[in-house]
This record gives sequence, structure tokens and C-alpha cells, in this order.
Amino acid sequence: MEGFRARAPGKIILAGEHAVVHGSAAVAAAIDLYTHSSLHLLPASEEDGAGAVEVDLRDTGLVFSWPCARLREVFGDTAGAAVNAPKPCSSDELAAMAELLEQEHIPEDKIWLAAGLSAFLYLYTSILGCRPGKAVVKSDLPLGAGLGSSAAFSVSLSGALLAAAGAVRPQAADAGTEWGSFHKEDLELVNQWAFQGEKIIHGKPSGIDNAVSTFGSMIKFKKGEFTNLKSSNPVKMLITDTKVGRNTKALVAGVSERASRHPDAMASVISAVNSISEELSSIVELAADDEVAITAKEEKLAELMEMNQGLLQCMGVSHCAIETVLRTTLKYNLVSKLTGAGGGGCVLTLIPSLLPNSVLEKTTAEIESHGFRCFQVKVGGRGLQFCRG
Ligand SMILES: Nc1ncnc2c1ncn2[C@@H]1O[C@H](COP(=O)(O)OP(=O)(O)O)[C@@H](O)[C@H]1O
Ligand SMILES: C[C@@](O)(CCOP(=O)(O)O)CC(=O)O
Ligand SMILES: [Mg+2]
Repeated sequence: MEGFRARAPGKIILAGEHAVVHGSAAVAAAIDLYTHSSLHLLPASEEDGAGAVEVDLRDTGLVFSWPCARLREVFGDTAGAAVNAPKPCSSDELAAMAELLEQEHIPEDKIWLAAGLSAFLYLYTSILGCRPGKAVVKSDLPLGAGLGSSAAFSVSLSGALLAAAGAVRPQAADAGTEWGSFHKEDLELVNQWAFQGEKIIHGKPSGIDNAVSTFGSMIKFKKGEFTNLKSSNPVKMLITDTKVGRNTKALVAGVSERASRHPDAMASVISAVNSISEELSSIVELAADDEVAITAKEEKLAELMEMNQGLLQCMGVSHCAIETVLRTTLKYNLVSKLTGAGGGGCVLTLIPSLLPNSVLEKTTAEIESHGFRCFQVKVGGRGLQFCRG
């Protein structure tokens, strides 16, 4: 049976997380860690004409399945009719899905999965209706760690579902790989559906994560609009996963609460972040062709990241594990900031191009001695890709 496979990257945010939810600019880039979604449509079973929708979440070792007849009760017979017009999940649908998921008895230590499952059910039934099918999702990304796993989940699923529905036309595979892309207007549709998934997971997303996961590259994003940034020199980042679990929805809500308690002070913080993101995006694009120019550029980037981290602390989204990473890297004259929603999760450390390998190794070893995990990624690569099989 024909299968539809899509992969979508995670991201780092170089500047502007949280403030971007409140209208500030932010800068983000795709990374070469992907979430893969595959989908097989199944024939409706002969006896009851119904069958089931199944999702196998490999990262959690859990498989969920719902009879199509039960999904029809929740989403109605017209589910899947408006595939070309993405619309938000209504509060009634959210409540009905919560009830459906209560019956799944999700283990207490994996209760965070409920948001992802709701996004899955909403995207599946909105795009394909209540017809039987089997989806498998697997990710290279740490989940709930600030690298945009929620967006990669929504984008890769939307890509596979829309291709299965025939609503987007995948292009031929790029030379030397099994992966191809989609036309720009098809990517727009994927992005709009993925945004609906992110709304279910984040509560109030800015849209930056799904945009960079769909379109790839490095982008400056502001109020739903974005531009590609052409970085003339590679941006090298060390990522530290503090392994402290956190949840973007709760952190975003916490920042909004602080903003309603201190509107003037927080408006100033958000405006300062906006200036940092604007400046950072123009520095990224500066051409630097000798060592002196490259070093000057990196020093400016580092200073802006340091300032942004200070403002994230003002917003209340740092964490003692994050502060430990900052203190450790500072010993080696390296600058770090949290990335994504904070409260734990991942930290970025800028790696200057002239940094001796021995210093990088020592820094990494010292960070890891605290029980954290360090890794490097390629920054600014492809967005959503597709293949059959
Ligand atoms: N591969 C996956 N399998 C199941 N759920 C996922 C997967 N990726 C993301 N999710 C959902 O997204 C949530 C994490 O999103 P979020 O808190 O925004 O953190 P982040 O996007 O930084 O990883 C998870 O709790 C889960 O509900
Ligand atoms: C905090 C925020 O700016 C980014 C969240 O990213 P992540 O889910 O932590 O990877 C929220 C958003 O922009 O939707
Ligand atoms: Mg997220």
C-alpha cells in the first residue's frame, strides 16, 4: 500500500523567543534534526464500513487507536471537507478530544503527550476526515526541550496528511537523495495547518517555529511575516540539553501573566528584545571575509545573545540549570543563552570560528560533568521534505 513520508526540522531561536509572541521580531534557524511522519491509508473494514485511525508514537513507545465511528461522533460527517481552508480547533472540539483522551489512560509521567495527541487528531480529521489510516511519528529531537519538536511534529504530520489527501503536490526527489520538497504555495498550506497544531500545543504560538520548520533556512520573523536571512558566514552553535523538562504552553502563559501584572516594564523589555533581534538579523547578513571582520561580527552576535539572555531572565523563564551552563561557558569566555521557551530545556553557546578545539572539548566536558548533554548541529538547512514509501 502506498505510503506518504515527510520530515520536518527542529529549530534554534537565536534571539527573540517569548517577545515574538507579543509582536517583537525574532531570529530562528532550522537545524539538521528531524521529526519523521509516515502515513498509510487503510481500506474501510468490510463489516462495519468503519476501521480505525492509529498513531504509533515511537519516541514514547505508545500506540493509540480510535474507531472511525467514534471520531465521527466528535468531529462530525463533514470532517475533512475544508482541507484548503485551515481553521482553528474550536473549544467544543478541544473539550471533546480531552474527553476522548481521558479514556486512553495515558501514563501520568507522559501526560504531556495529550497535547500532541489532540494536535494529531485535529490535523488528521480536518485534512483526511474520519477515514482509516495508520501514522507513525519518530523524532531525532529531544521532546519539550526548546528545539521546536512540537512544530516539527505538526509540520511533518501536516505534510504527510496533505499529500495523502492530494491537497499538495510533492516535487521529484532532489538529486542524490530520496527527499523532495513542495511548491511554495503548497508549503504555505502546510504551514497554516501546522500553525493550527501549534495552537493546540502552545496555546498562543507566534508561528515562528512552524514557519522555520516548514520553510527552513534562517529567518527573521515578526507578527506572522518573515524574511529569509542570507548568512554569509556559518553560525556555529553548541547546544546543551539540560534535560530539565518543561512545557512551552505554561511558560508562554507565565510571561503573559507577568506582562499583565507589569505592562509598562514588560513593554520596555519586549521592545528591547525587538531591537536586539533587528540588530542581530542585520549582523548575520553582513559579509565578513577576513579573520578580523569575522571575529568582530561574532563578538557583536555574542554580545546581543548575552543581552537577550538578561531580558529572558527579566521575563522569568531562566532556570538554575540554564544559569549553570551560562556560568560554565563564561569561564571559557563563551557566551550562551537559552533557546525556545526556557524554564529548562536547551541552551545555545556561540562557537567562535577561531576557538581552539581543545577549548571546545574542555568546555563540553565541564558542561557534561553537571549531567547535561552537549551536541552540535548544522544551522539554516532545509525545511519540510517529502518522499513516498
Ligand atoms: N515526536 C513526538 N511524539 C509525540 N508528541 C510529540 C512529539 N514531538 C512533539 N510532541 C508534542 O509536543 C510537546 C512538546 O512541545 P513543546 O512544549 O512546545 O516543546 P518543544 O516544541 O520545544 O519540543 C510534547 O509534550 C508532545 O505533546
Ligand atoms: C517561547 C516561543 O517563542 C518559542 C517556543 O519554542 P519551543 O516550543 O520551546 O521550541 C513561543 C512561540 O513563539 O510560539
Ligand atoms: Mg514547541
